[in-house]
Amino acid sequence: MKNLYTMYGEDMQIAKYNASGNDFVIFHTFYELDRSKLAQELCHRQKGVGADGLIVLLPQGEYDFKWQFYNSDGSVASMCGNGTRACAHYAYTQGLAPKQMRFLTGAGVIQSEVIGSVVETELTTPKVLSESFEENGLTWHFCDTGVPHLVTFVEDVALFDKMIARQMRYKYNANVNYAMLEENALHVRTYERGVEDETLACGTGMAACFYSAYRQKRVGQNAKVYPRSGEELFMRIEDQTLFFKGAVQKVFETVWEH
Ligand SMILES: N[C@H](CCC[C@H](N)C(=O)O)C(=O)O
Repeated sequence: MKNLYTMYGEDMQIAKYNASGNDFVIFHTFYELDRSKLAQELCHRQKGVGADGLIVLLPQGEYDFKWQFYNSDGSVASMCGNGTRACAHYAYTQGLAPKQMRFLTGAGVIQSEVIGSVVETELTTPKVLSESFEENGLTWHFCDTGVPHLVTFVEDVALFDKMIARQMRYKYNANVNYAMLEENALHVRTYERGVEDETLACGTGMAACFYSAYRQKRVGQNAKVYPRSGEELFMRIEDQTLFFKGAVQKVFETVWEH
């Protein structure tokens, strides 16, 4: 019988997940430790498993669990939309939580529901962080969908400029998104803080683009969203609450001997 939680010091049973191109290493344990260095080690694309982030699930009294979330550079982030979808599927399939679960993140309580290989997450209440403003010849919208995001709408996401994105990321300490609107659909490219590069998908980034478009009445309450990976995800808003749905994939499980 596998230990429900991996005892500290033993070799760790870890899982690799892909959530629309945003990928994660996930494991569960009793022990809350600073895992910043472990995150860098596990997320390293050549020397480790390779991932955009590390998610560690821990026991939590009131909720199904709580998590630690680290970006691949070892920095801690309060939320990760795609990470909630991946860890909900992991928690359910590992018998750590029911299909409908509530867990504690750095941004507050998150609710997720597992429906086969699809997971829907209710995100934290979005917050506008500043008036829209002009910079680098673009109009920027600044909001928080669990973590801070800058959003600019362009004619074509091919106009995504990594140099400008990186400059805006450091100046505002935020993730940076370029979005293109189609008939009730958004194409999004994201430069992710803590990965320090463009990722193939960013959940809170897609939510920030959808929320910014909704506030400008450029999309309805439901929209399809396509990140750089091209996978199809669904965003909707109800009473100022954002819901984010899409498929996740457990790529493999292994033992990490450390
Ligand atoms: N890089 C983000 C955290 C991960 C967000 C992203 N992977 C998502 O799916 O929301 C930050 O440091 O603010």
